[in-house]
Amino acid sequence: MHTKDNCATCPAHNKANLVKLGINLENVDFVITMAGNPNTGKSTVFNNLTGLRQHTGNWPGKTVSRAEGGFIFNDKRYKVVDLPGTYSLLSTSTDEEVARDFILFGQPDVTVIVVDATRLERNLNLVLQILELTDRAVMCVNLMDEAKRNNLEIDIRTLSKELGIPVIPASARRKEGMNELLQAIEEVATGKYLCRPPKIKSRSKKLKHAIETLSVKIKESYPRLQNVKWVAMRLLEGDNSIIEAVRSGEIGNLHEKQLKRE
Ligand SMILES: Nc1nc2c(ncn2[C@@H]2O[C@H](COP(=O)(O)OP(=O)(O)OP(=O)(O)O)[C@@H](O)[C@H]2O)c(=O)[nH]1
Ligand SMILES: [Mg+2]
Repeated sequence: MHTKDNCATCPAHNKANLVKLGINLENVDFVITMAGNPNTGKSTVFNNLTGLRQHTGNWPGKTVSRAEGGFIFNDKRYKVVDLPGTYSLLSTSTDEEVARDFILFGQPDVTVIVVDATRLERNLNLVLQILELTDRAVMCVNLMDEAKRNNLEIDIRTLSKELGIPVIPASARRKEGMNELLQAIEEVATGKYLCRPPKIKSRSKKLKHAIETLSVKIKESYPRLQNVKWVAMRLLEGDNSIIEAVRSGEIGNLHEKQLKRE
């Protein structure tokens, strides 16, 4: 027999707390985004949460521009932004730039990083790049069914401890793990879970000084720009797309463009 308390924590009860809103994006409380390498199941998760039908299929590069949808979970309204897959924030193909720009300048409340459980090591490169930028992220280890089929064991607890963020195993195609993912998103969005991702500490004094000096100058020209240190690093490395964006002033527009919240 179930007591009332048991009932409130069982998955069947919690499922009822998700209301898929499709393209209804009015008065949102939080903006979240689906980021990750190509073909990891981002759009499948997006569809599960919003009830929309973004194109999915078993080859990389299907999502080529931003898609937006909404849902309500535990009475809070969320906007979800589905992004094209990207291997790195340093990539420069057009669809990868769409992803990079939103992750960097869109100020999502939570970045959900969807990774492929069978290609975890390769996927962690982007995860660590994103964690250099934001303290509010959740990692969804998707395709767990495939991992199990291949007898891969994934130590979810240790991953979560080392990355300092919630890590949720899922099989999005079977709609498994979605409720746990929603709970984790809610905890990070509301500040109940404080993420503590590791930061690179090995930069030399000289490099730190150069980044600081350049950051001050960038901030003078673009006071509202986010992730100024990341931009400064790219300028120092000679990243052509960022140099051009700063030179032309496009970097300011990039930021404004991402911030439009319906
Ligand atoms: N076996 C298995 N397949 C999955 C799972 N989740 C998604 N897929 C499949 O993986 C393929 C890629 O899924 P998508 O949702 O299109 O992936 P994506 O990350 O949006 O891909 P891009 O937009 O191209 O970057 C599709 O064939 C999905 O049906 C899962 O949990 N298990
Ligand atoms: Mg997609």
